[in-house]
Amino acid sequence: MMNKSIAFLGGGQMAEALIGGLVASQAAHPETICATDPMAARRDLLKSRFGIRVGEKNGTAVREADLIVLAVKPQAMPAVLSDVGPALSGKLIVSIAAGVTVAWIRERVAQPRAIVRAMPNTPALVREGVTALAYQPDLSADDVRAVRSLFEAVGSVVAVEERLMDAVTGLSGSGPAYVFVAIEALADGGVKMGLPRATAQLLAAQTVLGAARMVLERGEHPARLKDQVASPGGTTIAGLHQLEVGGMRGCVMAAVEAATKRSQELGR
Ligand SMILES: NC(=O)C1=CN([C@@H]2O[C@H](COP(=O)(O)OP(=O)(O)OC[C@H]3O[C@@H](n4cnc5c(N)ncnc54)[C@H](O)[C@@H]3O)[C@@H](O)[C@H]2O)C=CC1
Ligand SMILES: O=C(O)[C@@H]1CCC=N1
Repeated sequence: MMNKSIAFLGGGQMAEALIGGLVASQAAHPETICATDPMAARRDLLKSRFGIRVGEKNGTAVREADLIVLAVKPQAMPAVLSDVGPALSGKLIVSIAAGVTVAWIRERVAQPRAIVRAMPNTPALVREGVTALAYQPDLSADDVRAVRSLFEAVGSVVAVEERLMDAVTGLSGSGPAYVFVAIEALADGGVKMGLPRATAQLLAAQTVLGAARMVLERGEHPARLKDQVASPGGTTIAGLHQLEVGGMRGCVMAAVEAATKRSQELGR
C-alpha cells in the first residue's frame, strides 16, 4: 500500500490507465487518490469506475496531496503550472507529459521537493504497463520508493537518463498504438483469408502476447525465436518474405524515430 496521497492533475486516458491499475492492484486505496479535470464527464467516469475523489480545482487537489502527477497534455502545462506553481512548494512532482523537461518545470514551480519525469503507457490499465523514470541522484529513498511503487503497481519500471526520455516516448509511450495497428492488421489478414472476425482478433492478440512473453521470459534474441518458427520451405518464411518486401522493419524504426522527434518538438 502506498503511504502517500496522490493527486492527478488531468483525468484523461493516461491518468485513467494509471488510476485503474493502481486501484486494481490495491497499491493505493481509492480514498487516497484524487483527480482533477475541467470536464464533468471525465470526473464522473473516474469517480464511478474507481471510487476515487474528483474535483475541478487543481489548487485544492495539490494542497491535499503529497505526490502530484502532472497528467495534462504538454500544451496545457504552462496554464496548469502558472495556476498551481506556488502550491507545489514542498511536493513530490511526477510529470508524465511527453517532451516536457524537468528544467522547464523547475522554472515554473516554487521550491518543489523533487521533480521526476516519467513515461508510462496505457497497458498500465491492465497492469502490463512499462514506465521509464528519470530522477536526480539526490531523490530521497522514501520518494524513490513512492514513485517506483506507483508505477510498479501497474507494470514494470526502468530508470533512464532524462536525455533518453524522448526516445522512450517514441518507443514504449506511443508503442501500444503501433501494436494495436499490428493486431488489427493481423486480424484483417485472417478475415481476408476467411476467418470470423472474433476468432481472427483473438488469434492475433494472443499471438502478440505470447511472442512478447517469450522474448521477456526466455531472454533470447527475437531473431533466434523467429528462426524457430520458420521451417525451411514452409509457410512462415513465405510470410516473412512479404514483410521484408513491404519494408516492415524500416517502417517500424521510422515510426519510433518520428514519434521521438515529435516528443523533442513538444519540449521546445
Ligand atoms: N495517452 C498515452 O498513451 C500517454 C500519454 N502520456 C502523457 O500524458 C498526458 C495526458 O495524456 P492523455 O491522458 O492521453 O490526454 P487526455 O487528453 O486524454 O487527458 C488530458 C486531460 O486533461 C484535462 N485537462 C485539460 N486542462 C486541464 C487543466 N487545466 N487542469 C486539469 N485537467 C485538465 C483534459 O480535460 C483531459 O481530460 C500528456 O502529457 C501525454 O503526453 C504519457 C504516456 C502515454
Ligand atoms: O501521443 C502522445 O503524445 C502521448 C505521449 C505518449 C503516448 N501518447
